[in-house]
Amino acid sequence: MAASRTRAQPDPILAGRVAAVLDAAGVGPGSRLCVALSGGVDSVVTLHQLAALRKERGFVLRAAHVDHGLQPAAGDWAAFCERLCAGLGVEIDVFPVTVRRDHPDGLEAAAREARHGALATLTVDWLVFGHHLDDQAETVLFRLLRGVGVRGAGAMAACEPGAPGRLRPLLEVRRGEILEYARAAALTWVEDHSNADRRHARNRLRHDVLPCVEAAFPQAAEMLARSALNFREADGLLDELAHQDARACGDGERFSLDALRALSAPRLRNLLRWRIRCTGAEAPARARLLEAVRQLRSTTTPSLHLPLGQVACCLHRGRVWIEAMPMRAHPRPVRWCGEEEIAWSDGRVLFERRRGEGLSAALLERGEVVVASRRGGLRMSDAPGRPRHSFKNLCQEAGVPPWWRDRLPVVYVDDEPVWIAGVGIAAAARCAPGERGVLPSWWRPGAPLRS
Ligand SMILES: Nc1ncnc2c1ncn2[C@@H]1O[C@H](COP(=O)(O)OP(=O)(O)OP(=O)(O)O)[C@@H](O)[C@H]1O
Repeated sequence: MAASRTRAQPDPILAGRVAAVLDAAGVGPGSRLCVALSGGVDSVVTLHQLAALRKERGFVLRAAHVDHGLQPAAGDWAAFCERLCAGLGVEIDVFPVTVRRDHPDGLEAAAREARHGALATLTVDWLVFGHHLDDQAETVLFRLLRGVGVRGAGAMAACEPGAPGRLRPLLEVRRGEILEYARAAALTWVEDHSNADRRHARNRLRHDVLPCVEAAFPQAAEMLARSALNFREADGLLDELAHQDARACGDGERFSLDALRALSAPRLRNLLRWRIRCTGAEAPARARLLEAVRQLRSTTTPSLHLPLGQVACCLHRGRVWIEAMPMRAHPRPVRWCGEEEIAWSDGRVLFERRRGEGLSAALLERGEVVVASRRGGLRMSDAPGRPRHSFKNLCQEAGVPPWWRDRLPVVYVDDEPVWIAGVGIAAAARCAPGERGVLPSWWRPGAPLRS
């Protein structure tokens, strides 16, 4: 490894491509950019290019290296990145991470997850990656060979807005061009020898499959990258359609079953996929989604709870929505001592102070207040003069879906139920107009329940 050049030199062709991506992202004075610096040639060239442009454009540039600690040379890479950045006058953060060895998708996926987790903690506007056109072509082919849909085949975007957003300024540049530039500019970088390991399917694709394809189709990489752009465009249109359908079938989050049934099956699947993505969950397996849509279209039962990976598609009384899965089993009872909120299952119970609303604060202050799951034989009267009803009846009346019932938080005062999430407040515990009150509510991902 030779000493790195310390002055960044712009290259007109590369610089033009990088500038186009910065323009598309609206990078200007004061924008905060951080290069995800592995120490490999791609991210080293990315860093050099940006270092050369930062003065003229006025953005703030820094770098971050994630030390996966997986290879004996990992510490050397971090040291190399630190020296490189010092030479360029760029601040760098090095993140040592612990990579899960038991990740279901393998060590590479675990490393990626740990890396992205560490990079996501940076307070910047844009994370900048060194992905190039050959990476894009490989990603498209790799994903198509795994049977992805339009979204997956869209692979990576040069500019992905977000918090932070992601930029890939070299996405239209061939690997060979990057190497050529790096050599001509006498840059130094580290080689990751695991990239040559043919035990990884991705590396076999890179070293064995793509060269054969390119021998027969010389423009294969460019064409695969172009297909990615077409797929991305189609994916954008599918999102627009889902958005329109979401508004036409409900309030954007909860939909009418009848309206959903008027959609074709592929269109309904598109809507559910979009909605699942909005919750931040991963796309479900196709077979599960097909089955969920089949059941939604044909069911005669009032309630359905259809697991779709990290989320479930729920039907209750003609309304359909997506909510987080799995709901954790109910925890042990929790004593309430006036806190504004307490953790409950996979959400929390909030206690808001209100005047003339909610539970009587005086009553709560007099007794022992406990938040617990429903106890056997629970009965409560939710309106003055009404007899006490069983928990099941109260839930049915309030439209609480059956799969929530065992996990609903219930507030007890001296063992008497006074509030059931989603059902309401016991008539005898309600605060009078003008009196100090406490209004509980239960929040869990996708399902806020006020009394
Ligand atoms: N250890 C690291 N620290 C910081 N950035 C890294 C590291 N490894 C990779 N990167 C960034 O990710 C880019 C792509 O790296 P690589 O091709 O090895 O990963 P990938 O797994 O294919 O990509 P991705 O992480 O986006 O799925 C690099 O050019 C670099 O910007």
